Amino acid sequence: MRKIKVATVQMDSQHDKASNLQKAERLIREAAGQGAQYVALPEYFNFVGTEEQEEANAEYIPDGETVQFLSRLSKELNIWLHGGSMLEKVRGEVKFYNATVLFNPQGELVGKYRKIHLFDVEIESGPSYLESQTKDFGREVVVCDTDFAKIGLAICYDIRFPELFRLQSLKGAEILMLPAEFTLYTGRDHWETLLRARAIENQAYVIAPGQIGKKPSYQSYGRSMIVDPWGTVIATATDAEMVTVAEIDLDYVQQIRKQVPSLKNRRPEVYSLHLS
Ligand SMILES: O=C(O)CCC(=O)C(=O)O
Repeated sequence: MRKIKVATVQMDSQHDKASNLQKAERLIREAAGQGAQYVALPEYFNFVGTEEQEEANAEYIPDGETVQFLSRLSKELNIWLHGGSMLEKVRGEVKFYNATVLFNPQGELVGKYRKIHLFDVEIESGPSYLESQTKDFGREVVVCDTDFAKIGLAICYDIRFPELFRLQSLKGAEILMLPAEFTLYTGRDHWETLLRARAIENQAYVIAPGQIGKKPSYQSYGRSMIVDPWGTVIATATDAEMVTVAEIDLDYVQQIRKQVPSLKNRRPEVYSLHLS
C-alpha cells in the first residue's frame, strides 16, 4: 500500500504579499492539522497584482522570502509542500518566469519548474491576456522524485497541452500537478474536463489547487480538484478560500495501468514525441 493524504489550498491572493503569506500559512497549518502529508498551493499564491507591481514582488529562487517561508513551514510541519507558483526573477534577464517549487519534509527544495505554455489569449467577450508580455517561457519538462511517487510539475494553461503530461508519464510520473489561476470564463466549460482527460489518458492522479475571486485581469474559477487515475473527481473545493483533503493510493495507479494498458499499447514507431 502506498497511501498518502494530500491537500489542495484554494486562495484569493491579491497584491499584498505579506497578507497572502499569512493566509497561506494559516491554510497550510489547517491542512497539516487534518493529516495532509502533501500540501499544494495555487498559481501565484504569494502575489496577484498588476504588471506594474510585478518587479517589486518577483523573487530570486532559492534566495527569496517565499522560498524561505515554504522551506521553514515544510520542515516545521514535516510535510511535502508544493509552492503553487510565484514570479521568479533572474539576474541579467528582463522578463520573469512563472515558477513552481517543491519542498520535502526536511525543508529542502527538491524541484523547480518554469511554466512552458504562457497564457496568451484574446477571447471575444471574454478575458484577454498576454502573459508573455512580462514573462519568459520555461524550457524544461520536470518530474520530481519523492519517497512515495514521481511527480510531474505543470502550471495552469499547460493543462491544454497533453504532450507535456504524456512526457511526464513516460518519465515515470504517477502524480501530475496543476496549480492554477484559471479564468471563470474558460473554467466553467473546460476545467474539470481537461483535468479528468489528463488523469484518464495518463492513468495518474491530478492535483489542481486553484485561485478563486476577482483579480486585476479576470475572475478566477476556483474549484480546486483532486482526480484519480480512473478520472473520478475525489475532492472539489467550493467557491471559498479553503483546504480540501483526500487520500490517494499510488498502488491504484498501477492497478489501472495493468487493467487498461493504454500507456503500454502506444505505437511510438508510428508517431513519436521527442524526450529530451
Ligand atoms: O487555459 C485557460 O483557460 C486558463 C489559463 C490561465 O488562466 C492561465 O494560464 O493563467
